[in-house]
Amino acid sequence: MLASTPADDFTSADQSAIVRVEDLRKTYRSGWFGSRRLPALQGVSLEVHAGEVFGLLGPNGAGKTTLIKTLLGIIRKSSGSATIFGHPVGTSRSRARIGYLPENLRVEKHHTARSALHLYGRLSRMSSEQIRRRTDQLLAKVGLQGRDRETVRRFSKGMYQRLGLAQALMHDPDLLILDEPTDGLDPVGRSEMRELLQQLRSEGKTIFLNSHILQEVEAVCDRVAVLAGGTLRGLGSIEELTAHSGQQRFQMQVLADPQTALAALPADLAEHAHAEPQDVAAAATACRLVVLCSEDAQIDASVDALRAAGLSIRSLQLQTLSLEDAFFEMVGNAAEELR
Ligand SMILES: Nc1ncnc2c1ncn2[C@@H]1O[C@H](COP(=O)(O)OP(=O)(O)OP(=O)(O)O)[C@@H](O)[C@H]1O
Repeated sequence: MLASTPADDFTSADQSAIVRVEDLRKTYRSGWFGSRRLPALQGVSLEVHAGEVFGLLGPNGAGKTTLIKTLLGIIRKSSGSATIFGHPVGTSRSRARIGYLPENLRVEKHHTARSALHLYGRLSRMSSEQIRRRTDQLLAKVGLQGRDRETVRRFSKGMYQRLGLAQALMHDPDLLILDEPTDGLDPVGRSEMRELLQQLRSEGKTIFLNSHILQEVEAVCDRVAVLAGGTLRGLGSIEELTAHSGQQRFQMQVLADPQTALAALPADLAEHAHAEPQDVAAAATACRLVVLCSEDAQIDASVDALRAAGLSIRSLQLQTLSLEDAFFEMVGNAAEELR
């Protein structure tokens, strides 16, 4: 369970806000005498509540790493406020309760899982006895028991990431900040990591997850912040984000190649549509055409336009908006840079 928190440990009225960010701004300076300014965060405000898995989503250059590094106290904000457990970021009291798994954790190849955890325990000023007990617990938790005396050079990427999670948990932090924890993992590795995150959530840990894998965020996060160009474009549960725009999505099978089908749509709808080739029986050319719209009349308009262009529609289905649809709506052109 989450360690009980003394009431006076929070500076704010909302006891459940573990991370609080208000109007946070960060401008990088470069060039001669810092003459070039790059605003990476432009007034971001959000809260992460106790026990939730909070996802941070955004295309490349959105400001995600800048936000995480600010929370960890690695870089200094330009203005605004950011606190963790009520303590300003960068202070030893805020850092003490964070476990961090960086995007590219590097463990020296000669280490075993056990010796690496020993080192991280030492860095957290734990006693040898505490380290031994905690190491045994964590190796079991992340499924590395029995492999703890092998050097990490023999580890798969999945084992390596699970070791990374164990090091983040070494000092039993209340808040975990995980930067792309499943990057480079195969489907099995991803699913193992997802199960571990769910287990940690059930133990009461608060998890701040930076991931560019939309499906993963959709599967594990209670709430999500969508960042693009240093500003927050959306914040809420998956249901809230997918419902926020009042958008719906419909899918058609059209007997035409993707370009022809897209070109036949009314211009305003083609902007929010995509198409991909589809195999159909017989020699016909077909595609799956997906269109986002905000009112039923637009479905009629699409059907009319496709028919007027002489194209046959084989099927039409209304679908629930996915996080991916909502994401692309929120970040607009910035999404083109999404990895
Ligand atoms: N040290 C720095 N000096 C100058 N500009 C920087 C620095 N670090 C980041 N930036 C710029 O700030 C903006 C935000 O970068 P940031 O790394 O926070 O984005 P990100 O969302 O993490 O992107 P990615 O998904 O590619 O890692 C980018 O335009 C980036 O080029």
